[in-house]
Amino acid sequence: MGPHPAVAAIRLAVRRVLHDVLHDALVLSDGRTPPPDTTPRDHAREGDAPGPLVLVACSGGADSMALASALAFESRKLSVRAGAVTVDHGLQPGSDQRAAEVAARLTAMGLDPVEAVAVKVGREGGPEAAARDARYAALDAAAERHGAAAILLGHTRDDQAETVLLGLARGSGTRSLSGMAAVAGAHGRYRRPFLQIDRHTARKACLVQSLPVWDDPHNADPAYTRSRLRHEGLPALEKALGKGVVEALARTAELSRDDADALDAWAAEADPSVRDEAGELLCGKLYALPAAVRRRVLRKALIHAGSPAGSLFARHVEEVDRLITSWRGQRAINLPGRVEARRQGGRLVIRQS
Ligand SMILES: Nc1ncnc2c1ncn2[C@@H]1O[C@H](COP(=O)(O)OP(=O)(O)OP(=O)(O)O)[C@@H](O)[C@H]1O
Repeated sequence: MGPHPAVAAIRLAVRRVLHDVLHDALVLSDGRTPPPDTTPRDHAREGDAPGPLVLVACSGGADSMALASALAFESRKLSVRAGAVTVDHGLQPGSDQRAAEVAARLTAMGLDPVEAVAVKVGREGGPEAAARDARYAALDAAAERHGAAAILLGHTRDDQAETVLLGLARGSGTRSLSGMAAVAGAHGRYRRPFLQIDRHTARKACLVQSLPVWDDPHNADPAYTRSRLRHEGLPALEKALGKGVVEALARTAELSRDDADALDAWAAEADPSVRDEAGELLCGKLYALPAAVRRRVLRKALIHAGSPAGSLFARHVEEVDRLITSWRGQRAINLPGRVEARRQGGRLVIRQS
């Protein structure tokens, strides 16, 4: 008898990502592109190297425990080493002990190395954002320490749907609506194998494999927007629009990502043609671009001048856009990072003070 369908689904999702990691590692290591029909088993035969290390970022919650179990299983069949990192944010009493327990479970699964890393969470941007920043810094550092080729994250299709809804509620453009990428970070280090797996499947996989899971109390705390969305917003939407809404939102993310990528490429190509010899932006040429492309050129110019990407919102870019499109309006505006955009003659001059 084969594995339970939920277990089969999570293993398949992880196997696909491990194949990608192996493929990328082979291309990176010798600059050759393997023939398209090369299988990871062929990779294993190519030499005696132990294979790339893949780490799973595991909170001890159902999604990342399911992910860890699938990584442990699949890595045994491929030439991949598998380890894990669990981060203790130190936000609840006894969190260090819980991190140690999670680490022990991961070790028992056969993962090696397994690290429990304690981080200091600052206050900047709110507790959720601060914990996330500290977590990614710790995961990056662990990957460097161990020379890991990839770090797997347990974000599911439900997380993706929530991210799209949060973007919609903010009035975001296609880039934000594209949600979380399956491959992200420097050199594509972060991978999200579960973006097509729903939360219910991950939980079921833990249940049938008797994996103990820890439910983060924050996930149920109505003080957090995401938690309200998860427990009230999405169920209400499913009731009104049908069960397929999560899948549909995840699909919106994929389609939006393709659109956003195409627009980014268009903007990169248009950029040199809207500048004079000194590199200043020309209002007339910018005006002739489609608005979505123009706003991308402007956003990139603002970041280049010193506006931090994380503080630069759609409304800032729209204000700069109005300097070009409404000739009788304001001539200059101040932006995050002490950057000023000023319409001067037919040029848009962007400088940091
Ligand atoms: N403390 C942590 N240590 C290591 N990785 C973490 C930690 N918290 C989150 N992650 C990683 O980030 C992913 C997303 O976490 P998040 O808390 O947003 O979602 P979640 O649905 O609660 O996931 P999970 O059920 O795995 O906790 C997790 O699946 C895991 O891969």
